[in-house]
Amino acid sequence: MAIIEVEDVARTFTVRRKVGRLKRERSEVRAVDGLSFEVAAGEMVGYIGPNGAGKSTTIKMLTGILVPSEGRLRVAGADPSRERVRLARRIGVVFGQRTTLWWDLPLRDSYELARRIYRIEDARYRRNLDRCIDLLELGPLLDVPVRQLSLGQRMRGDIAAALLHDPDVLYLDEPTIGLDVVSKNRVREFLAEINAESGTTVLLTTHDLTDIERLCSRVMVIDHGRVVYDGGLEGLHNVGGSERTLVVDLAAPEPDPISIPGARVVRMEGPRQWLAFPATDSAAPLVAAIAARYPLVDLSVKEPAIEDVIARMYGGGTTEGERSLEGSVAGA
Ligand SMILES: Nc1ncnc2c1ncn2[C@@H]1O[C@H](COP(=O)(O)OP(=O)(O)OP(=O)(O)O)[C@@H](O)[C@H]1O
Repeated sequence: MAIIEVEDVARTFTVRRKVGRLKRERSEVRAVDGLSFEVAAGEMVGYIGPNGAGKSTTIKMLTGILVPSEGRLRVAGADPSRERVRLARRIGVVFGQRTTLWWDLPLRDSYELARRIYRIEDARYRRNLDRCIDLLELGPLLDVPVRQLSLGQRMRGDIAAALLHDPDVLYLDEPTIGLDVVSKNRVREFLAEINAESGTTVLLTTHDLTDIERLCSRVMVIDHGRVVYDGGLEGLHNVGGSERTLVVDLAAPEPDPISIPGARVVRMEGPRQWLAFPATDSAAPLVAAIAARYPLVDLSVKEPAIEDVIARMYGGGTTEGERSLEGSVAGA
């Protein structure tokens, strides 16, 4: 059953631009434009796209902070902007760039305030807080004022605050931004556990594709305010026209790039050559063709990096292979 429904939603902003010294011109930005998707209860969906694609605007509309200019939104059966107060009990939000905690208060007091605002009954509050303290290792931080916490500690504190009232839907806007690898992993493990244990629906916006790889079986790519891809991570490779790489170790360095149909050399280093070929093609005929003409020692196939796939989708992105070619064959 769909817990988030977005149907033909558009959101327009009017912006005023200075033209010359005195004149100002009004223009319209369509931040979201004909957006439609559904998220089923319990799903964990990655929501990604380039800067300015409309991700934050979508989340703000789903929380009720922004009213859509056109279209229909439902979250847990409610219209977010019209039933904002009722919906607040059903959703949790974490904006990585801002905190919802009280800057001068210790974490513990921020949580106590959340308990009162949401009128969370004692047993439930205790259970949820204990779970967050345990999984997010918040114990030693509870009495520290929020302004004294590191970014990673503050983020863990924010995530806990968003979950104390047991929301059905959790929106995460860049929850790992600026965190070190250890903190990122801790946050990811926690989110996976919350989703698995409580069935919390999660909509995750991030620029760190490892978040998506680790957490989401479904990813929506948004560009210019519209969904341009909706499916599994593997399927992105087909849409993005991405390439796999065959890494070939020859018995001795060859003076020229290996020449076989269906693949092209993107990098050469001593006896090793890297050949790019369409991710949807099989590597077997290429391996056979190389083995028939060159003395082979070893080979392996490298899957495309998801960053490269996305860069191709957005257009104008160079792949790792292409960058390597610039630095090796072209520079040789
Ligand atoms: N309050 C606003 N007034 C005017 N324009 C806005 C406003 N909010 C967003 N926009 C514009 O709408 C478009 C989408 O912005 P949005 O913040 O939703 O993108 P985003 O995908 O979240 O980008 P980022 O990854 O950079 O955070 C951008 O062109 C942005 O400049």
